[in-house]
Amino acid sequence: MGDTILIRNASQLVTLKGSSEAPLTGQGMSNLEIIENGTVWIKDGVIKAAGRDEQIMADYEAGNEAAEIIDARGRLVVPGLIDPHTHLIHAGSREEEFNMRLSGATYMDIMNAGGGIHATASKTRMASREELFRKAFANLNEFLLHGVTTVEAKSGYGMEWETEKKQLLAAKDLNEHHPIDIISTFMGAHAVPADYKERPEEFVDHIIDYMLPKIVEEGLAEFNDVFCEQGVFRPDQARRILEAGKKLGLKAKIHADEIEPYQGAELAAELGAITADHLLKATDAGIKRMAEAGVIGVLLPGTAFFLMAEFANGRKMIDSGVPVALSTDFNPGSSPTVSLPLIMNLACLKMGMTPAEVITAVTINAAHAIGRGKEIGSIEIGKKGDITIFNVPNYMKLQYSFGVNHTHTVIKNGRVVVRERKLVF
Ligand SMILES: O=C(O)CC1=NCN=C1
Ligand SMILES: [Zn+2]
Repeated sequence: MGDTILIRNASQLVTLKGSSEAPLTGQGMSNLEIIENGTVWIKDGVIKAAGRDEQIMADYEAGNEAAEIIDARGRLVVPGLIDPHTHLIHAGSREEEFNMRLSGATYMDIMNAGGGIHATASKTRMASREELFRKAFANLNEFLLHGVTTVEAKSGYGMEWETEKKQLLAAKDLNEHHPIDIISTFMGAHAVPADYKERPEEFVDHIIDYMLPKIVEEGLAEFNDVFCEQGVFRPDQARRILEAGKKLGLKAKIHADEIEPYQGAELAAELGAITADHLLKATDAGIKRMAEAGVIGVLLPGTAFFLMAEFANGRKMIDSGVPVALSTDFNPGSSPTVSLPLIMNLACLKMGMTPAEVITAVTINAAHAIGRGKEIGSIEIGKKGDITIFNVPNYMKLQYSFGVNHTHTVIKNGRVVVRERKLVF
């Protein structure tokens, strides 16, 4: 087909118009700017117009360009979904640890015994760049089939330079060869590797003095992330690493208050991090500080579900003025799922979010969480032609009818990449 697509007569066309400057907060997270019987006109990969069908078609028919027409009658049309927090690039899997946790072992018990992140790291160190690429490519196909058109991908399964670099190069390769856009984050501070176990401060220094400058020199990542957690990196160590990254131009992200309350939210606010992620154990003071500093809270209910832990209080965060985004946290240890639609349902049932807020959290707020609020995350003139069509008539049914993948058709950069639930790229 040519370079013009018309997606016509959507029962609900969710545009989120007017949200490109800053993430939506509070009541704003419910303003989806829906057009009933809406039509989107995409030309050369970019959104040219969006509005009521008769209005768009009058303009379109005044010209004489051929177009592929996609009939969206009875279907929901939203901006392509965005997953702002994944550990996509990794080798192996950890189902045996799942069994251990079902028998009572905790995530940290397993990690402290040399499993967990360390288990994945040893497999990732042995895997080639091509093997990492192939495994992640297959998982990106599944993300696409679930309506996701952009993902963030972290390193962090090396905790030594060669493997950290190898993961980020694999992410670059995927960005070039898969339709999904990949946004890269360096996470050398995912855990303290065994050979630095007795001298963790030296590992922190190694990240700051050696790895971070090379990340920037070689253009391997836009963000710098730290697992700030009891038994992993203390807040003072996380501060050193994130401040060093900021000095080099890397925006800060932080795995905060995931397992124990550890002042991660407060640190994110202090540093002006773009996001604080997890927040299952964030304090009221930390949430308040995040709202004041405009830090986006990226919530990962799949991890709480899989770790059999309490869920982050999304309701309180939204009511406190924190902009909230959602993510799968796709990784082999604490959230081995690519189903962002399941995350959306959990956000309603377990974190007190409304179906409307959830749509905002997986589109424009997720876009802002990876610094792409002006390019993606809403259906507005000039933005990328990234669109997901769901086989439900309205956005509420998407979260209501759970455990089913309702994705029907996906368009990435103005090209159909999933047609009636099948990959077509
Ligand atoms: O366990 C993993 O592989 C990923 C993870 N990092 C911090 N929490 C979970
Ligand atoms: Zn994570």
